[in-house]
Amino acid sequence: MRKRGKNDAGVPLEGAPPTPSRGVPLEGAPATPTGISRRALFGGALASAAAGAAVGIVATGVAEQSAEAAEVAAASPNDSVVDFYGVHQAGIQTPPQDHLVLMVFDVTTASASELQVMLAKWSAAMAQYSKGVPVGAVEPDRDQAVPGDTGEAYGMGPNALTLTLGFAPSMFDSRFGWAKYKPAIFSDLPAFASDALTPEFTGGDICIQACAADPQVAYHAIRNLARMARTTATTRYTVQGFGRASAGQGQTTPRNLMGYKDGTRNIKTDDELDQFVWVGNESDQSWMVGGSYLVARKIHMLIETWDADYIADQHAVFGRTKAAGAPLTGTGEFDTPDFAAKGSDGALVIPANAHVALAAHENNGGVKILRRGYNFTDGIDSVGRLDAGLMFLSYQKDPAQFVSIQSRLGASDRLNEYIRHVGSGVFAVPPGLSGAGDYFGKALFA
Ligand SMILES: C=CC1=C(C)c2cc3[nH]c(cc4nc(cc5[nH]c(cc1n2)c(C)c5CCC(=O)O)C(CCC(=O)O)=C4C)c(C)c3C=C
Ligand SMILES: [Fe+2]
Repeated sequence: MRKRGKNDAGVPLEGAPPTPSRGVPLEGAPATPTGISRRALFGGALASAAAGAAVGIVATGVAEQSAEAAEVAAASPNDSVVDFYGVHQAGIQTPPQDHLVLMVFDVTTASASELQVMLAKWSAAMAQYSKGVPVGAVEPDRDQAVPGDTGEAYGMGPNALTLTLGFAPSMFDSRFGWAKYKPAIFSDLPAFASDALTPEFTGGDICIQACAADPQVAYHAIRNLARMARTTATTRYTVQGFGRASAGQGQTTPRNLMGYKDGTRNIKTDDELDQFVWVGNESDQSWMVGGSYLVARKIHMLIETWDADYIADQHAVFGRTKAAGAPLTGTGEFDTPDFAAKGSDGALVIPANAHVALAAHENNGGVKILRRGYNFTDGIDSVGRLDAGLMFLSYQKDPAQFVSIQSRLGASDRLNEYIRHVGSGVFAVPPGLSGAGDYFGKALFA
């Protein structure tokens, strides 16, 4: 993460082709004053050129607003910028920001070229949102013009916004010619014991994880990306998360809604990221090298039941203490748990079915995952119970890492009495983009 210098504000995308357009021609906009007809934009043979042009069009819309953006930058209350371009996508290794908006889309078009243009537009727009720059005019010059940008994050600054995109296994069916690019290790997750999945929060084609220091900045980016795609993709579900329930490098450990420190033994070092998170040359699909796989599980907590449980049992459920977050065999949060230690009664101090005993790499063939979850609440349910839980997100170089841990947890985790997995998705998260002109999925349209 770096602090934005004023020079960064409003900088147009490098390599953007010149165009006489004014503003950003969002889908459904009344006119396309860009010199590119809709037919040309979506014609199969010209799809790559159109995708390239779409990147330029979005970029040009930004270039024309550079003065406005500089003004925005000067007033920015939070200057933190996370670089959008790089070897890996931002929002994975990035120390978790405080807020999440996750949106999962169903692609509605059957046209590969329309999909390609959407991904190109999204990629260019994401780069700009990451810098706190609106895409399209918030207040257009012409009275009859529809604002390109919805405006609710205007002047708020980038707030360390990261936007991370992934493709579900369904994208590799027969629709877009991507079947040959499907990684051998990539398919829908298997059913697990104790699953209570609902179609409402399961599946989908593409996900975008927006994380930021400010919830409105994250929401604005997602809202405008959805708007940009409205003739090509619809929203399947969205989850707003808060109080990051995971810790990254150098961060204090936050608490989940059960009151426990969550993220103490998360992956934190570059070595661990290389070993467990980033896809390497072992992949059968070169387009995934530098990428990762995201597992998203919407997990409801039975909060009223949990809140009625006595503290010794709560400790036994996790295998840790509540206030300090220490393993039951230690006193400090970062003490190494001793899963073999027995008390004077001869029983294991950390029960074998405690959450951490089942999930720990020591008891799980050495497998680790990067957890990046968030607390969420959806208010109350139909019978007046608190509707809240953990939007569990994990990144791993192979979905099998999650599967091996969840197989154990689903079968015998003591925590299962208090939680329900109601949503599920797995997404191939490509590597980061190299710079302006590059876009998500580019290699898959070859
Ligand atoms: C399949 C992976 C996991 C799911 C699903 C999961 C759900 C879940 N976890 C908590 C709370 C805590 N988890 C903790 C540790 C922990 N959890 C997983 C994996 C999943 N959790 C792992 C790999 C670990 C690390 C285990 C270890 O090495 O010791 C902890 C303890 C603190 C910590 O190390 O982070 C808590 C607390 C909830 C509430 C939850 C579902 C709602
Ligand atoms: Fe956990």
